[in-house]
Amino acid sequence: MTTKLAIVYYSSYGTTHAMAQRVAEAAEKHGAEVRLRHVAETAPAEVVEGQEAWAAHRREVEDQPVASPDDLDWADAVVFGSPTRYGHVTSQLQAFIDTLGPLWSQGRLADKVYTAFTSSQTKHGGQESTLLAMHTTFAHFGGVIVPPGYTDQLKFNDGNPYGVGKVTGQSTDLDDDDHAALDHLVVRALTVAEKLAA
Ligand SMILES: Cc1cc2nc3c(=O)[nH]c(=O)nc-3n(C[C@H](O)[C@H](O)[C@H](O)COP(=O)(O)O)c2cc1C
Repeated sequence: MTTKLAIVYYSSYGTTHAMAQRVAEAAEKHGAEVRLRHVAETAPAEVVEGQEAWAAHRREVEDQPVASPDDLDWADAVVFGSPTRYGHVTSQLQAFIDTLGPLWSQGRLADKVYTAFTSSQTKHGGQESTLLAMHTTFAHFGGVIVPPGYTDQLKFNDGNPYGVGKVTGQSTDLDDDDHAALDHLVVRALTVAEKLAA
């Protein structure tokens, strides 16, 4: 059976978008059927247009599919991605999560595999609290939360057992450690989903 994976993410400036794309590539390489979906922008247009990098990213994704609750209903495994905002999940991803009440009330978000990634500018800027906030949501879904832990030696490079976190600093480009951690995150989630389905 082919595992169905939904990657649902938000990105203002493109870092989390690049992470989501890498997760999608790794999942497809592993053999999964993938839906890569960004959530709708909720910030006022004048705020977005006021920052060229933000506006440029909106133009980049405007033709790409927007997440809907059906994407989670469809999926066997789900990856959420959100930049860290004041140590927390973005309001854009949270707004999408808040549309999931009907599925939640029918128990249709339960028994799927869930995992998460984030990006922040600084090393101690709240990646863990952002990832754990997403885990809290997964718990409410009745999801099977699959953190990476230190289940591979490569996790000692990125040092984040809760998910994957990119520290951008001055460079938003993903490096080899980021790629390795993202590949490991999604392959592990898919492997657990395959075991659950067996
Ligand atoms: C409103 C706002 C709040 C932010 N809060 C944090 C924060 O708490 N800690 C941190 O390290 N970076 C913070 N950042 C920086 C972003 O997390 C960082 O630039 C992230 O990589 C952006 O992801 P994106 O390129 O996908 O939009 C914040 C940025 C904005 C615009």
